[in-house]
Amino acid sequence: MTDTVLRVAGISKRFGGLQALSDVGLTIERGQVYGLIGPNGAGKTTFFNVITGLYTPDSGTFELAGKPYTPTAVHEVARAGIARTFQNIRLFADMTALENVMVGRHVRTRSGLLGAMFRTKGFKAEEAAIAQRARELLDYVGIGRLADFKARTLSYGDQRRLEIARALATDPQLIALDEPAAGMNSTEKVVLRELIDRIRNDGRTILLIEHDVKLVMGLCDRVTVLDYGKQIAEGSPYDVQRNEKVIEAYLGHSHKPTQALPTGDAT
Ligand SMILES: Nc1ncnc2c1ncn2[C@@H]1O[C@H](COP(=O)(O)OP(=O)(O)OP(=O)(O)O)[C@@H](O)[C@H]1O
Repeated sequence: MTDTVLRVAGISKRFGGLQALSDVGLTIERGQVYGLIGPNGAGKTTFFNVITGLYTPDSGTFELAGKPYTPTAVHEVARAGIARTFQNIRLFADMTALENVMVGRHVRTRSGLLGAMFRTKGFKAEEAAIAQRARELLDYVGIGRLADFKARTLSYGDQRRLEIARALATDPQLIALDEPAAGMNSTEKVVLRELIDRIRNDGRTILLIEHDVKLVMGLCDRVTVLDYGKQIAEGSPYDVQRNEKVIEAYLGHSHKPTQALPTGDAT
């Protein structure tokens, strides 16, 4: 029996005269790493922004873990169970790594504002539990030693891992990673790949936008390819790499399958 985490269908989004997404749909099963690729301007980020409530779609249906959801507000989507990272890292630069992860965890807390203001017993116990969980997550992504450093002082690769820890802190049904390898060197990419693999092996479900096609092909169970807002292919990495439309989209003309797609330098 399959266990579907995300099912979206018929998503369209227009910006003025530009059709950024046309009738896009995909289904992600629990435990999959699902890749979304396509040339620059294909609509990948727009798709992420639509499913996470940053953009209102013109049409589309959305279902998370079998329940319909309406992606109208970012915090509602986070509460429903989708956590994301951003192409341009969005951390609280002057907060510590630990505090950044704790912020993510607050999506799931109960004490609320009054508890925080009056520092009730329940609030203090909850804060201690949140801090403990945040430390575990920092260890999990490999930056536990940096817990008390301000986010702005972390290296680029470590900031990206911190974003992933913060996303995991919300206990998401689906974690959406927007170009996690951007700006990483090849060593950092290897570490990232191991981390994504570990997250999957621990039962999480991941949606990934990534320009490094080699990384995508090595990691993903399924891949969707967008071009000019249209879904031109969906399938296993093996099939997608050999799809004529995909080869056209990337290279502008036919090529041998083995040379089909640009490869990054991840191993
Ligand atoms: N807020 C916006 N207003 C107007 N046009 C937009 C907006 N956001 C995206 N677009 C346009 O929609 C199209 C798809 O952009 P999008 O950023 O989704 O592509 P992408 O596949 O993520 O590209 P890249 O790989 O370069 O990040 C582009 O032509 C872009 O200029």
